[in-house]
Amino acid sequence: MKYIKTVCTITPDNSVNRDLLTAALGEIGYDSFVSEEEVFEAYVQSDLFDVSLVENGSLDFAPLYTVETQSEEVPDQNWNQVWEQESFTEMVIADQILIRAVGPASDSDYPYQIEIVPNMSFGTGDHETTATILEQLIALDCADKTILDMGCGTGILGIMTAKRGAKHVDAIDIDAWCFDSTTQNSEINGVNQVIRPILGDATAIPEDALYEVVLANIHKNILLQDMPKYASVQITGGLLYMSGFFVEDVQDIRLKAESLGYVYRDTYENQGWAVVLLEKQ
Ligand SMILES: C[S@@+](CC[C@H](N)C(=O)[O-])C[C@H]1O[C@@H](n2cnc3c(N)ncnc32)[C@H](O)[C@@H]1O
Repeated sequence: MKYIKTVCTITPDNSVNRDLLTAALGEIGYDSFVSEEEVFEAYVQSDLFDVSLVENGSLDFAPLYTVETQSEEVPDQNWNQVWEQESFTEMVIADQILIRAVGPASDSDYPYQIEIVPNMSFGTGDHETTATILEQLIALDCADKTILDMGCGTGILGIMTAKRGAKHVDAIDIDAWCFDSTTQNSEINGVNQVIRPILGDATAIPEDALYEVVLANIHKNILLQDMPKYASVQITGGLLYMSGFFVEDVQDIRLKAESLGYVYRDTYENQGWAVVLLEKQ
């Protein structure tokens, strides 16, 4: 599958505007981002790319910022190399989880180590949403639990629950790269007996499934649309963690969840991004 790289010049360029632009690009199919120093690049599968949605000020967000773009097709292999070699080495979450690119083990005694080959997939832990959910998983009782990781990306969240003792994880993503990435990462981390990667959207959730924990780090519109499906496969007392939206979107997410029989438990904030925790009644 071919990808389009869109290089964005944001004026003014700051982290808030980059986050807003990331969310806007996510709405139109972009699934991977490189945000470093002077660089902001976004990647979309070429069959989802619509030039009219990115050029001639289409991405401007008045009065906050304007965006100039340059888009080009990128061969898969080159893009993988860029991602794996230049963008990701290792990072630590809450002094407990070391996430690192595959290679020689570093000399560390963190309780959890996760090796990740990103393979054009989101989920190395460096995004606030991933990091915040991982922090919550450190203390979550996963032992013998059945878990759904919706929008699994690299599989990182499901892998963490498996390392915390989960019995079974369905890891679902709409993107074939993520399916492959989750398959590969599950094997590398020795949890492929626990994790079942599934390609698809919420309609791919197995009909007879029942989950104690659902993790869904996607984005607001998908969550609002698919939450009824999550509710239908979640046991009473089960927990639903959702992210991929901003703090100002929490109320909309909460109201929808409450209408489906969830009770609001908490919101965890990180740089304007939110993770909401709900419990099924
Ligand atoms: C923000 S990333 C999250 C990745 C990983 N779970 C993490 O927390 O880092 C969102 C993922 O959701 C996937 N996705 C987007 N729309 C989806 C849908 N309707 N159903 C399932 N997955 C979807 C994307 O391909 C992407 O891998």
